Amino acid sequence: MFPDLSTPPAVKICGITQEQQARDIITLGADALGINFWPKSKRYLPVEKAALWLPNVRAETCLVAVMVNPDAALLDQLMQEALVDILQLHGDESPAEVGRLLDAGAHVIKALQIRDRASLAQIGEYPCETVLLDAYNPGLYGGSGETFPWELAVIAQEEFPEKKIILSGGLTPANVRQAIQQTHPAGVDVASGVESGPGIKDLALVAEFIQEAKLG
Ligand SMILES: O=C(O)c1ccccc1NCC(=O)[C@H](O)[C@H](O)COP(=O)(O)O
Repeated sequence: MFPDLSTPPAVKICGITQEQQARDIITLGADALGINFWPKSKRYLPVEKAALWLPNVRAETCLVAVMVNPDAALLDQLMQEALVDILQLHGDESPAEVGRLLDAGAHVIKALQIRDRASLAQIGEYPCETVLLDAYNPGLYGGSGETFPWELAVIAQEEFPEKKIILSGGLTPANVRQAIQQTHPAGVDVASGVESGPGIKDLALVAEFIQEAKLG
């Protein structure tokens, strides 16, 4: 299921590692769930484990594979077994690689770590409709909990009105409503801000995050 990005903001909760938490978070109203297939992430879930339960929840929500420079075997498995709805790429994937995945029929979100205004130019280089703007952290590919400078999201939307922008980076129940009011994104995405431990979501925080986002 692909989230409705025309009635923003869609809410994506990232770094889900357990089927029951996935079910609970769907019930709380999340529009999309992110499963992290990057082995170095503290939210990593091996695809063999995820494949045991993703088909059980896929009809209920939009499932997003979060990856960093994925190899062909992982991409083939995800696409052939139709385990997820969207591929979200956080690594050094080139515009051409993204184009090839689109040509193969995949829905792709390119995640971009935005350092400054000049680095917004990357948005226009990628052929996918949706980009995720994340905090700049050269040591990590995502999930740092560091806040993205919201003013750059506003400029990004002005410069690339044809793109759908998902805002991420350091969002929490306490700041997501203000972030939405300031930036009007198509979606918001959170990992650290609703966690009780690595890969374990605090359902009270998730509920509060979704409620605040929907009020935004
Ligand atoms: O969450 C991770 O550990 C991660 C690692 C490597 C690449 C991407 C990762 N997460 C992707 C996400 O979509 C996060 O939700 C996004 O980066 C925001 O994270 P946070 O600032 O912790 O809310």
